[in-house]
Amino acid sequence: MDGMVMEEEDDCPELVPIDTPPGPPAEQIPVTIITGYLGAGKTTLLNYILTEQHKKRIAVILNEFGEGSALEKSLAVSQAGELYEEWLELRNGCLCCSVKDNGLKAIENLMEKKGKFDYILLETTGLADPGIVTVIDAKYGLQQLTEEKADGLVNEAARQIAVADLTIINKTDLVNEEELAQIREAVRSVNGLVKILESQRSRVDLSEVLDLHSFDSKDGANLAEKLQLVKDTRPHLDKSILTVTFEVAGDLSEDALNVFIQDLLWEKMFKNKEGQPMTVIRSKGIVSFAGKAHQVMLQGVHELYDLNETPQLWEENPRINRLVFIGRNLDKNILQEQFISTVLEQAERK
Ligand SMILES: Nc1nc2c(ncn2[C@@H]2O[C@H](COP(=O)(O)OP(=O)(O)OP(=O)(O)O)[C@@H](O)[C@H]2O)c(=O)[nH]1
Ligand SMILES: [Zn+2]
Repeated sequence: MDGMVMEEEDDCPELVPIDTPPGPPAEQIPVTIITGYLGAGKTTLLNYILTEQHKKRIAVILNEFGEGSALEKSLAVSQAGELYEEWLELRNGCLCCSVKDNGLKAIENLMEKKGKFDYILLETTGLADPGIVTVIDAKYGLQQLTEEKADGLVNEAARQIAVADLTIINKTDLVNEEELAQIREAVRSVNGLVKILESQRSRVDLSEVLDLHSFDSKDGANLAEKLQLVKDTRPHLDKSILTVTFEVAGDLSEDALNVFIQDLLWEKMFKNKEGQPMTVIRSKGIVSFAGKAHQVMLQGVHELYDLNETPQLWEENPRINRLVFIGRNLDKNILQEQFISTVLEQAERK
């Protein structure tokens, strides 16, 4: 990703042009965001990472006001003045700080202060950003997912699962096999693509958490394999969030694809059969552009998206575009028909 934008709930974020500084590109450091409902085990996971020997240099940022309202947050910030508190160096190569509010600013300060890290971990909510881990409470997760929200609002727990690259169902000690199977099924029904781990005290294989590479175009081959396994999901608990996926053979027009994605993500132009606008929370895909030998990867979180060429050469013939959208009011057939009629190169359309 070449830009990050803060976002409040479902408001459309302001898109800000990114000025690229002169000189060689700065080395990119993977950022993993740990999110999840109140008390699910995010801090437990961060503490586990801070104490476990992993031989990686990691910066951890704890957001004290992660779940508060924007108003509460700004009050807290203006009262405290300082953006972040003290830095704590830990023996296993971790550096830890406590953020008052703006996570992105903290990352910038961190880069200036300490230079190079292998990873940055951030506990927060509401950021549109690479590499998202969602911790779910095995005991209360189902209840949180079924909570009815006022008209038009997406259930927060469902939204956190929809955006995740990895979910950790934590506190498995508190449930029996049957309850565990129920929450697993509920998570899968929201997000047909996400990896699901189970844990007690958030103790998971850290290589799974630290090496997500979800927005890394080097990982194109891996995503292409994953996309082939994705299945459509049926709305289950939160009545509207679900995953749709489709495959279309042929080459795409790059311009037409941008128009399609922007109509979908920004203009909310597509409606389902009931006339409700489709809202996409997460998009992923591997697509083929005419004349390009390499696969191109689509990654999107809410209204932000990127199209990046991957090192992966096309081997299939014909080339198969694979797309996955997670969101609400999605109608697979309408999306797929629109895609075929507007994005596929003329010669392919029949
Ligand atoms: N029984 C049980 N309790 C757990 C487990 N993991 C964490 N807890 C407890 O759950 C509580 C909340 O854990 P935290 O790690 O603070 O959760 P959090 O997501 O950071 O919470 P907030 O920051 O308040 O949203 C603590 O009392 C933990 O000790 C687990 O696997 N089993
Ligand atoms: Zn916490």
